[in-house]
Amino acid sequence: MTIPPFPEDVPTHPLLVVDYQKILEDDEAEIEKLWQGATSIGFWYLKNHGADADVQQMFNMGEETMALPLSEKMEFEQGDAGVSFGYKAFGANAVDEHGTVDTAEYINVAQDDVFAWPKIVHRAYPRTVADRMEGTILPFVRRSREINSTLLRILERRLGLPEGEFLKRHTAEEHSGSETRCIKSPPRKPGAPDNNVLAPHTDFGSLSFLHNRLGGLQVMPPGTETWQYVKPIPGHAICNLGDAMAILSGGVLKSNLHRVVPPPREQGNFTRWSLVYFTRPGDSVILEPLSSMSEMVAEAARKPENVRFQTGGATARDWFERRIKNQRIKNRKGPETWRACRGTEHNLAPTH
Ligand SMILES: O=C(O)CCC(=O)C(=O)O
Ligand SMILES: [Fe+2]
Repeated sequence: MTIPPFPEDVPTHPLLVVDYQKILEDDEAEIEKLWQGATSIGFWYLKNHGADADVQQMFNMGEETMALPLSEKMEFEQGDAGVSFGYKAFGANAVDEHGTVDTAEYINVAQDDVFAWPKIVHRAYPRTVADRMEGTILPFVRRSREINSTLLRILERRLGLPEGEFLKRHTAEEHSGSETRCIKSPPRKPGAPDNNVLAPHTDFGSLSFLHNRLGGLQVMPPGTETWQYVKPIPGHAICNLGDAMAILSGGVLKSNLHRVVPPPREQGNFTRWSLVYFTRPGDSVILEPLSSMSEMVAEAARKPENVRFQTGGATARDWFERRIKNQRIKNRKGPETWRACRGTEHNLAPTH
């Protein structure tokens, strides 16, 4: 199937391209580019990451899973109690304070379950996931985790933090919200409203490694109120930082607002697939600026615009559960439920 090219005439936000092989070689210019991307918008492209074959296998897993009968997928439903792992049906989450619903379905598989397989840590999964746990999901999660850890180590160093402070907050031994997600959204329906596919949000955790083919992802660049597309480029993953990194760094690292809308123009006639691996902190990690460990973090955290990174000592687990639970449409009581699912989004008054 050939998909139409991403259109040239829609507002698009360019991102820096970071070459992962050069990062591995400790190339100073490349590290500087990563730092620029991480501290300007918190999004960058990553090329030469070596994950494309694993990514294709993961998309196959996603297709097999979404093709299961809805009743079977619903046996593995996630969300209402604030646990992310499992299946999310179309329309299960709010995308705004009015209670408009999302138009994507996805499957989330916990890293803890992948690493412990066949032992269950959090929950069981549909047979299409179980069948590919060792051959497909484990290699993808291992590789993605390795890439994200490498990038986080570099950011830690540039922040002036003691070596290992980020990695000890993301060990494989402690249970965490780290997971992989495969997302499907259907072609645009003629006459149907162009609702958001996924709500405007900042990512909940530390670093996301994203793969998509069709457009639809949009960012609201810092200091603006306008949405711009991020153009998918073949062979280029999209990396973005989440709330935990913005908080721990006192706002030096950016967790930028983004959303998914139906793909632009003719691309909207096709089913959209995307795949993410999310690195998230261990459950017990306290989300507060690491001011006592880095002068750069301390200085940033003192700035008035960075007060939203003071959480009052929330753990990663609290933060994550609160955001998952309050985006569920079944848990909605009113606009306050929407506000309660928010993170560090720049266009919000703080809610905590
Ligand atoms: O599908 C995409 O391109 C982005 C997905 C995303 O932002 C998410 O799952 O957090
Ligand atoms: Fe996201």
